[in-house]
Amino acid sequence: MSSHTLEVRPWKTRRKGAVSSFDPQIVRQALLDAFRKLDPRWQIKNPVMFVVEVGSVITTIEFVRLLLTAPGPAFPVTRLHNETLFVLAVSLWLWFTVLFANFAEAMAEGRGKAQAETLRRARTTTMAKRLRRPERSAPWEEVPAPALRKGDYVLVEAGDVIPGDGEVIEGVAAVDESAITGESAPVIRESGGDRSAVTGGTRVLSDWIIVRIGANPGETFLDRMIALVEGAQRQKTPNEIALNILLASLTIIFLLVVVSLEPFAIYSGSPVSITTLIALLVCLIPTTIGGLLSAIGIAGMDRLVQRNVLAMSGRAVEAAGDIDVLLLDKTGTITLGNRQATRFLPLPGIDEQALAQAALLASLADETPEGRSIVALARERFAIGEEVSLQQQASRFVPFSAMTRMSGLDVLADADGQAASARGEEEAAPPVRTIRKGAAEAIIAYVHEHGGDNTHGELLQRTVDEIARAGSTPLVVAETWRTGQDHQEQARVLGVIELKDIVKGGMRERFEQLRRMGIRTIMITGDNPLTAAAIAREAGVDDFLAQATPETKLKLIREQQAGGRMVAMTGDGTNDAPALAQADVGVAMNSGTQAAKEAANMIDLDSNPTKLIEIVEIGKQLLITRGALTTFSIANDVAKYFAIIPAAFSTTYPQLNALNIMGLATPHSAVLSAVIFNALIIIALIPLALRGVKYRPIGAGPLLRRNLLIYGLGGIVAPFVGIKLIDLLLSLLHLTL
Ligand SMILES: Nc1ncnc2c1ncn2[C@@H]1O[C@H](COP(=O)(O)OP(=O)(O)OP(=O)(O)O)[C@@H](O)[C@H]1O
Ligand SMILES: [K+]
Ligand SMILES: [Mg+2]
Repeated sequence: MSSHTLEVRPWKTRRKGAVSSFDPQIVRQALLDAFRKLDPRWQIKNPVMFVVEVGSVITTIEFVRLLLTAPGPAFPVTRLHNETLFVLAVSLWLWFTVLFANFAEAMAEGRGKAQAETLRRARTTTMAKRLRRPERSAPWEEVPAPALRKGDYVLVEAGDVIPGDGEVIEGVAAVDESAITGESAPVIRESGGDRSAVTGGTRVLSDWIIVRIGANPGETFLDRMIALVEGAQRQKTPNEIALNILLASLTIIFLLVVVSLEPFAIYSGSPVSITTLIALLVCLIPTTIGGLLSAIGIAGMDRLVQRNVLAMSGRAVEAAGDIDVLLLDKTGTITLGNRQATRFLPLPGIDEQALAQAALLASLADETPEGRSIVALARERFAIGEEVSLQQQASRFVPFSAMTRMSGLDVLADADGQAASARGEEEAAPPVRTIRKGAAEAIIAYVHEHGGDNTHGELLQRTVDEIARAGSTPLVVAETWRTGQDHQEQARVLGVIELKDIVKGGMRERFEQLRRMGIRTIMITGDNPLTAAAIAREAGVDDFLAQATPETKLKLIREQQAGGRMVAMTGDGTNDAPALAQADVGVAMNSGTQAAKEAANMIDLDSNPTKLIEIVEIGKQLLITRGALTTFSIANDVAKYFAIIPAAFSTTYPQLNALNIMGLATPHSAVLSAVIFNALIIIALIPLALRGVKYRPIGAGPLLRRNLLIYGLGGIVAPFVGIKLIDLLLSLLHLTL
């Protein structure tokens, strides 16, 4: 079965059927949520906005007090005392400030909540065919999917919905994963290899598979995805916590400053009203970034979801913004991962059919794509029928492992069927014949160990190198047997199998793009150096590491990290899992094994290794946006200082009037204009917080200068203009208080 056309996809950047952030439905819901989030138990998590809310409450109480103690009839409003109206206006705008910040956060959460709804619908309760034994022929009973537990075996046939997450242990099938990925093209899921993971809620389109359930109800991928897009599991990242501490400290400092101003004012005989003091405090504390910080983080996660990447933590998203090195697994990540046997190349004196037959025997129980393709090729080329099967011989399959780089078969009994185990011996007798296939070095070493010599060593090496140089993987086949009275062990190499793989399209351009972003790409593979070099050249990576074991992959990452570099790793195999866990950003292909997906902190639903470009861009965008808005927020204070201080203390210290460079109408109007600007700027910046500041690959230095110029200078200038305009508008409307 060829899955080539199914697995490669163009560099799709947006999730199909995605909802826009500014969908009227989302806006309506966010407005409601903004009020719901006024709950102080919620606000306390954000110290800056909590202070504003406390200010809103105090000014509201102050307004009511003035209303009750005011001389004469309180209504109509036009007759209200100037001071009362001023307090009402400030109080209202302080409430708006809190509501606007809540609205920003609710908007950021909105799209995820809408998506979670769609996903919930995908989680319909299906019926499962639970097998008694993990065999196709075993009897099965129908049970509801939620009744399945980890370790159960289910049969899923064409047309069935896969009832839970798990691993294919037998069979190959085309699966429609659109319920999860939004992508309608089917994907191949098969046992043994690195494409064995299936997700509950997806549908089998053809053939059948047996799945070992790997997650209990409530802990499935879909459950995790729903919690994730809903933001239910969102934890503050260390960076966010640090920034929050900074903002809280600034808040406390300004609180102390504002409070300590009052005794002086009282001393000089003209105390400043509590409302003005609160307005002053709110304007000086960093409400802009305080109000938008959490929205920026949520929006970053959401942007990843829109690109079909699930980040398990906000920390991983931030780390992605700082990546220096990207390690990629070769097979299945850079290549299509469907290594297919194409040729049998016997050594002199060996019949090609004998080689094919040995390779077939060594692969009958090998559930990897490589193993299956060898069986298929041998049967096809030499019309070897079902008569050659493992049932005829007492034998033991030796599965492939990344450590040994071999797989094969031990034949335990002679033709007369006198199996060692059948004789009831405790210690198993040595096998009468063994067949091994695997990496050249591993097999040559195996032959030596078992008393064979490398008769055609030179020719073998040439054949192996030739295959490798073309970017294919050579698998050497060898056998051992026993002869004579003393059962002397003999061993010899039979020949070579060529396994072909194809580099995914468009790789070179994408790696070039990563290079421009300052990221080095290194391919790591268990394959031999020649194959690795050929594929590395073709794909255009900067460097490669060949003959890697899970340990050396891990070691490479640790070395890079020790050198102060941030490392990202993409992979799909069980042997990639330790490395995925160690990397700062570990991206598992959704098509990959359960182990890889559990170890990684991101999963790419499109299984596209160069998705890291988007991931890095989103990470950088998140960091830049947060930096830019923090700069803007703090720069704002300068202008507010000039607007409020002279106005607030003009009666206390008439000399301060020299500072009234903005020429604002009245002290009340100055204070109110500053409060209004302070609230409106949050609303104005919501689109930027949600969309993010655009990232340009121009290097860290120029980028910082550019952003300081825009957001630093802009942050100083904008409030001067804004506050003056609001003040003019208030005068025009005769609202001068
Ligand atoms: N089914 C198999 N039976 C025997 N040998 C195998 C089998 N599959 C792979 N090998 C050999 O083991 C080597 C390492 O395996 P593999 O390529 O899967 O490692 P890896 O670390 O996952 O690298 P990659 O990045 O290529 O996935 C291969 O180059 C090949 O020589
Ligand atoms: K402020
Ligand atoms: Mg692999």
